[in-house]
Amino acid sequence: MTASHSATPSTKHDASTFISDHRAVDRSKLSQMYQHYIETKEKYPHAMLLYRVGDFFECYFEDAVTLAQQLELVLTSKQAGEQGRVAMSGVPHHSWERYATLLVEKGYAVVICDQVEDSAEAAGRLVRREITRILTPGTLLEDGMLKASRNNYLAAVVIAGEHWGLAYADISTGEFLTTQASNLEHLTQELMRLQPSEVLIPTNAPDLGSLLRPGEKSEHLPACLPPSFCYALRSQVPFSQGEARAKLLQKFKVRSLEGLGCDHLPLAVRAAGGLLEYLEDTQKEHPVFLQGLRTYTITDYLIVDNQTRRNLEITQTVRDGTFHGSLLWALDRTSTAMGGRALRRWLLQPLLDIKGIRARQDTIAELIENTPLRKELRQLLRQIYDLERLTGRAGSGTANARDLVALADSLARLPELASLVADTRSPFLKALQKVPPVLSELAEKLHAHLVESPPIYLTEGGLIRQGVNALLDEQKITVEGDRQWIANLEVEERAKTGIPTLKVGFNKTFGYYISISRAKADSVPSNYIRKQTLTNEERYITPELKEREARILTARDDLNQLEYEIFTALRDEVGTHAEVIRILSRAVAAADVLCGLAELGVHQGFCRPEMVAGREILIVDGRHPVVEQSLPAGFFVPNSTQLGGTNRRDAKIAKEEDKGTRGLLGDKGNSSPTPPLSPSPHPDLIILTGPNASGKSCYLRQVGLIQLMAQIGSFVPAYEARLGVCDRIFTRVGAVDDLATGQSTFMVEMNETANILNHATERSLVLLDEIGRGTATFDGLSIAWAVAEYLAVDIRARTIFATHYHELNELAAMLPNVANYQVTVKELPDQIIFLHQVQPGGADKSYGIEAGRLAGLPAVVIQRAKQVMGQIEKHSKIAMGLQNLD
Ligand SMILES: Nc1ncnc2c1ncn2[C@@H]1O[C@H](COP(=O)(O)OP(=O)(O)OP(=O)(O)O)[C@@H](O)[C@H]1O
Repeated sequence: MTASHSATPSTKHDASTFISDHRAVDRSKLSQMYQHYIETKEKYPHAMLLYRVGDFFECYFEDAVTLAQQLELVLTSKQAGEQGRVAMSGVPHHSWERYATLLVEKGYAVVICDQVEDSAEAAGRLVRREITRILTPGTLLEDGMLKASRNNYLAAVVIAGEHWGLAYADISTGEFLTTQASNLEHLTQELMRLQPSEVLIPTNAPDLGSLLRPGEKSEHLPACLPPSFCYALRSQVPFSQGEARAKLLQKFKVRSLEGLGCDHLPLAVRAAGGLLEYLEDTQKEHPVFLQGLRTYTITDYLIVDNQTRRNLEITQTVRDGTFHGSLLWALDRTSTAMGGRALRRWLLQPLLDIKGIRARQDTIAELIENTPLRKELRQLLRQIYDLERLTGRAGSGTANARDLVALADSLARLPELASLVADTRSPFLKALQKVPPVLSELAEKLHAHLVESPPIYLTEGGLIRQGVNALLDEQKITVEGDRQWIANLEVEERAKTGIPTLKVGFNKTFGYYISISRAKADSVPSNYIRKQTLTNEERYITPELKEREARILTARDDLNQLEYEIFTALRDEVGTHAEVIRILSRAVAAADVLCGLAELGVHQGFCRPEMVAGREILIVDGRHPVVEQSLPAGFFVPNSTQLGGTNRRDAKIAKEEDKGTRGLLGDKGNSSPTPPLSPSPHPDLIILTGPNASGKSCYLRQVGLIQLMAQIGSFVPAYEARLGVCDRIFTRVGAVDDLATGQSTFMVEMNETANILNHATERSLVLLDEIGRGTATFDGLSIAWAVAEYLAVDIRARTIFATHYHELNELAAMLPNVANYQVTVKELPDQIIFLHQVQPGGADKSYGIEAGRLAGLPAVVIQRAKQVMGQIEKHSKIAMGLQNLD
């Protein structure tokens, strides 16, 4: 590597010494290569062009400056003909993927223009170069560029008034889906769920083809599109109904879109067609392999908005955005990358359909009952690689030989998997019982053709086993014979010349040579031709050596070429089976998720929730699935919940009540569960009070997480649960100033609350952690009261409302479907002991003053605060006052 290419922080350059704007040059004065560079660059004005020159990929002009800045490389310059020096920056060719990944992560599109012939072949003329790859954030296939645990989505959006169409695809796994709906807010939510790496939008922008990097502003970006994504501005034409429809019909070789389910959804069709056109446009070198288009409806799934996803910490924690500590982290016991991605998808899109939920539950139940099956299944799954992505790379022609060996190893496991689950009865295991024979044959063929550990590079031979191809074997024997001849040459020539230090070497410039120390140069035989003189040695060739060399090199090239051809034929063959492999991969992924959930269920003592048609939420001795795992075993205090039930009372609970065990206190060590009980046995709304840090938020989230887990089909951390399916889960949890949009804490809080009140239904679960704290106490309390009333009376949404306003406890006296719960503490003279137990009843006082005392506020301040408190309480009999008002 030369200093100019070294990956060290850039140094300051005097820009006047070289040209960094390609428009400012007189092309006729540029040497041929730079003219070709500019021609190529003009075809991809919005991408970074990495141009192969010898052992480097180089950028010139503007791209050189950007590359140096973005990757902290040295910006230097290069003589570009009579025109003078131009800005240049570059990266070593063997590590282009690493640098391209960094650029793509920063939101750049990258075009790779590689040399497609050896400079020796070009013999003086310009080396032939071609575009070999176009990388955009949403179209990655390379193993090192993708995160194994998550999908990499490319999305396309079409907006017409309040209506929208959204299509998305993961080209590495073949998923391709489309949908249409109204209400732009739902589009925002759907995009937030998917977290696409790149979003295509049709525009009339003059700057078509450009890629807006995350956070980059543009007047062409509709307000409903979150600014945190990468947007590719595309022409309207491929997104028109006519073009898009034709593209889909042609791609899927169908006569009508009815079979794809989107015939009646023009915006969904337009988005999907526009997406396909983009793939065709950017992936010419590596045709993309997509599964059939699937149409879905957003309302078929539990709606978890971005707010709730964040507050419930489903894929990352709120505090520091880490995966560790999230629900996904706590639940993931999958054994394959495909399973890991599927679990993430499931968590972000829980089901509404009870049948679907029960099918998953049945599979978990069977795997819990049958421990040997579960253990063996996990063992086998661990030996299966990422079939979805390996197949994708094979189909698009980017797989290397190691990929195909990994694919063959994995395919070979499938019949074992099938016989393991042969006698199972649950749907997700039965799906693995049949492996199409063609896949076993394919695995055998790959194993028979490819060596066990092939090299990464495909053009340097060493890929194909002996016995596969007679011509190949013959050529190998010839090359081996010649190699042997060279190996013997050193011994023979030493004997002939009597020079014991004589050596036979090879380098790229001179090929094979005989090296002799200068001291012995006088005794070389006459047939030796001197080729090079170094400080201590002379290098010679002989006519015979050169003849052999020519034979070896040609034979080796032919051999490598033949191996490459055999390999690509194999790879293409895998591509033709992509659909079958991917269908089975999906089944493997689902079984893996369920097997992991079963394993977790056994270890954590989860129960199978009974999913019911009504609105009931009954959780006996529920636990928070993440907090429980972060505490020592047995430390988490279970708590029960009962919301939105009918008047039918749970027999078990009634029995327990008869025994006189009242309250919500739970003891995990005790085998009998703690029955829930409240003055209103089936409240729709619970007012939850308790001191700071007593466990209110934890309890609130626990209920939300249990409901969500149940709707992905998982077992849940509880002694027992009976749950009606929710249509949406809403949460509002302590706000932080939204500096990005300049909104105050209180405004954020009010916006979120308004969203809940405007969209919640009686089938929703609403979790409110304090409302009204960001304003004057009385304003806050008044709003909190009115919100709670509206939720309980007008909407009847199942709600838990955690608050420090213990005045809200008065609501229970007015409304039959409101109950008070409190998280209890034990007060000692100089400390409060947190019991984390949720019990019926409201806290009769706020612990704020007590907390202030413990924190060391002067006694006189505490005393005075108590007096003020007494006065306020005297005048705040809200319920009574409101009754008079009504
Ligand atoms: N049921 C429980 N069992 C054991 N520990 C718990 C339980 N619930 C909460 N905790 C612990 O108590 C800590 C405080 O809980 P949490 O944040 O829910 O309190 P809070 O009442 O919401 O406080 P604040 O009113 O200040 O928001 C948690 O970090 C958790 O470790």
